[in-house]
Amino acid sequence: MLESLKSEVCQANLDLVKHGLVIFTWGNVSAIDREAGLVVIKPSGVAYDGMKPEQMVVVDLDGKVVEGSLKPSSDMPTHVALYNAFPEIGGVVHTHSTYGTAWAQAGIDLPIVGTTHADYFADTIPCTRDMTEGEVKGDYEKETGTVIIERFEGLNPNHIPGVLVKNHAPFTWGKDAHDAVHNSVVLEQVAKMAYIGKMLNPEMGMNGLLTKKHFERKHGKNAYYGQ
Ligand SMILES: O=C(CO)[C@@H](O)[C@@H](O)COP(=O)(O)O
Repeated sequence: MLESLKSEVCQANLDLVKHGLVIFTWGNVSAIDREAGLVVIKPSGVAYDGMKPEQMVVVDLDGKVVEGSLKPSSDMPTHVALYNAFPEIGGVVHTHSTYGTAWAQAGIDLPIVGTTHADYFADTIPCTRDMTEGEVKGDYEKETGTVIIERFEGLNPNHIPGVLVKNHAPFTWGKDAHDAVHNSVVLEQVAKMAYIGKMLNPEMGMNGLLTKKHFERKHGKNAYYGQ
C-alpha cells in the first residue's frame, strides 16, 4: 500500500539525519495521500540507521493503524491533527534541532529579523501556550496538535509553515515530506541566526518592506525567484 509514499517518507526521515536535525531516534516525518485519506509515518523508536520503507506505518485520519507491523511514531496524533486542520499541507516534520528547540524551551516566538527567514516564513514563527494538566495527562500528543491549531487562529499555515511547541520542540509542514524537511532545515538556521543576532543587538528588528518583498518574490502571485 502506498509504496512510493513510503519510500518518500523513509527518505525524508533519513534526510533529517543528513541535515543534522536529529540524533538517536528523535524526530519524525510523515506525508499524506489526500485522495486515499491515509498518512504514512515513521515507526516509533526505530533507529534511522538501516530504516526501510517497508517499516513505515500507514494510519487513517482518525489515527487508526491501517497497515504496518510496527507502532507508529508517538507523535502521530499531532501529525494527524495538523493534516485534519490544515487541508493544504502534504507533509509534517518534528525535530529536536538545537536552536529551534532552544527557542521553544524558552517559550519565545521566533522573531522575523532577516530575509533568510522571510524567504520561507512570512512572519514570526509562533510559540504555543503552556499545556494544561488535563491536556498533558489526557491525550497528550493529540492535544499538542490542538495547541498548535489554536495558536494558528488568524494565521495562515501556508505562509508560516512551522511552529514552536512550548517546552518541547518545533514542528514544520509543507506541500510534501521533502518540502516539510526543507522548512525544518530553514527553521533551524533562522533560529540560530536570530539567537546570534539577539546577542549582538537585543533591539534588532525587521524592515517590514523586506519581509513582504522576500516572501512574495518566492511565494507570491508574481513570484520570480529561480528559473
Ligand atoms: O518528542 C519526542 C520525544 O520528546 C519524540 O518526537 C521523539 O523522541 C521521536 O519519537 P518517535 O520515535 O517518532 O516515536
